[in-house]
Amino acid sequence: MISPETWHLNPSRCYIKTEEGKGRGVYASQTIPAHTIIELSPVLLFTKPEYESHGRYTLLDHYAFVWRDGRMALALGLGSLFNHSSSPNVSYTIEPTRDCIKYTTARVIARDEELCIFYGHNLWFQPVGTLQLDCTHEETDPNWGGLLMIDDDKDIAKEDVKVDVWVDGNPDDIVAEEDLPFTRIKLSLDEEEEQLDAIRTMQAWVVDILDSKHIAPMLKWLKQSGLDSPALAHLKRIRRKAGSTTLLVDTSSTIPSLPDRVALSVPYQIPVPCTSALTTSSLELKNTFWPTVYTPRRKWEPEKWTKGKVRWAYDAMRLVAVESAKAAAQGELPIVSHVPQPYEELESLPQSFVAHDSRTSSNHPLRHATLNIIRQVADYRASQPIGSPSHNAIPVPIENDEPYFANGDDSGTPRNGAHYLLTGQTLFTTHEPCIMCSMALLHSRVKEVFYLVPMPLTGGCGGLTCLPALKPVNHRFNIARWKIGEYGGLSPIPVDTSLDV
Ligand SMILES: C[S@@+](CC[C@H](N)C(=O)[O-])C[C@H]1O[C@@H](n2cnc3c(N)ncnc32)[C@H](O)[C@@H]1O
Repeated sequence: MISPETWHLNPSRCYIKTEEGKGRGVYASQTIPAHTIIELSPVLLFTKPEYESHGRYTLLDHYAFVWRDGRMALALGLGSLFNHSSSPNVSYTIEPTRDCIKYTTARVIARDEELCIFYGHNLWFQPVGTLQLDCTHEETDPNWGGLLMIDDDKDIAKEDVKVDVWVDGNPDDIVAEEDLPFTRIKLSLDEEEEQLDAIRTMQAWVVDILDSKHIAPMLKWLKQSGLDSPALAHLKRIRRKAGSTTLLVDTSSTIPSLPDRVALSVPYQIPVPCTSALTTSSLELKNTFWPTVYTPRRKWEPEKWTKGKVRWAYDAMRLVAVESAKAAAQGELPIVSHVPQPYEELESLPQSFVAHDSRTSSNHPLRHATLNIIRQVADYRASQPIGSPSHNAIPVPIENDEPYFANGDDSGTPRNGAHYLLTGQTLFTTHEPCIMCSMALLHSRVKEVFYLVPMPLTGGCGGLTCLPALKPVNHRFNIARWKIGEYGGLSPIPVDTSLDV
């Protein structure tokens, strides 16, 4: 019920109400669908000198917008009464030809819900309901404002974007680095392999085999006990040195239990390299820790991308943008992650996955889109027939030809290969994954991550830190930032960033 002081002031039947701590605000008197234009506010424009010498010293300064050409604009109608929210339900764009500002709902609005816009991050007041200095919250990231800005309307308008470089022609043609619609984030890892003190190591359990006739049975035991894991595939299992033979067992934190009736020393821990050797010189250095596998292809050398693969990635990124708008319309944060079926080796993931961020609807702080998608893939893999390429348990053949699954327990129940969920897969996401999600991606063994919006305050893929570039981690993944606009082929951010409220 609308009280006498809450008038309907515009065709969308929005009304003004006063709330303690915020003053007047704009409210919906009825349900409003997503993407509805609720207000077209004409503006009063002040020249820069006029504003600098007068306006900025008055109350006007709490209301004026920076216009395209540097003039200051005061929105008339309801335009000056929208309050601020860090998760706004209204977006706005400048209409320079009509000297007005257009306000549009970003999602479905409930009756009597307040309509809020996003003012920016440098607020001059303490927003109602927020804690002072809440700098750790993800929403304080300066690019959070980009959340509502991913638009799918114009994204493949060819005349606006230079996508023809990879849209047309032979899908096997290589695309030049400068024509790729993304920028790769360099992990700068090659150099660290070349100096002894830069070699990344981890603690591993080893045991001396005291009788050489026990070498073959011990290797077999290793397989059967599931310790022959891909995580140690870059290391040789046996080291022969000064007449003694040593077996690499595992990297667990607890002392491994070894078979009885085999002549072995007590297990002990030593540092072993985290990755294979990329050059002969690093091989020599790494071998001083433990015999290491030589993989002469420089792992971090950028992979060549074909036109076909760029189109595949473009389709994936476009889906992310479209889903982001859908998520916003449903009232979620517009953060979306997507793992498509891979461009090659289709059998490694027979279907694609999309996950929205669901922190809002679930009222659960950990339901980030990336964690949600990893979980989706995990559930899918666990539901697949054991032994199929889409199940992640690692089959190891044993004597009676029944596969044994390297599941780390001996219960006989094969377990989902929790650490290998995204091996060889590519993740596309709206926002640079936070540190928590980046670590989950690292555990999942993802191959590469593409994101649209960098998150300098919270990102774990180059924003605040770059997890796959940290020394102690035992998996690397490639990271690339999709170019929004021109080359990326995805539409530019539609909310006008010159509206520096
Ligand atoms: C453009 S005006 C919005 C209309 C204003 N509430 C009024 O009564 O005129 C901006 C001012 O509204 C207040 N405001 C806007 N959003 C707010 C929020 N989330 N919490 C507290 N105050 C807010 C601040 O005082 C700010 O200077």
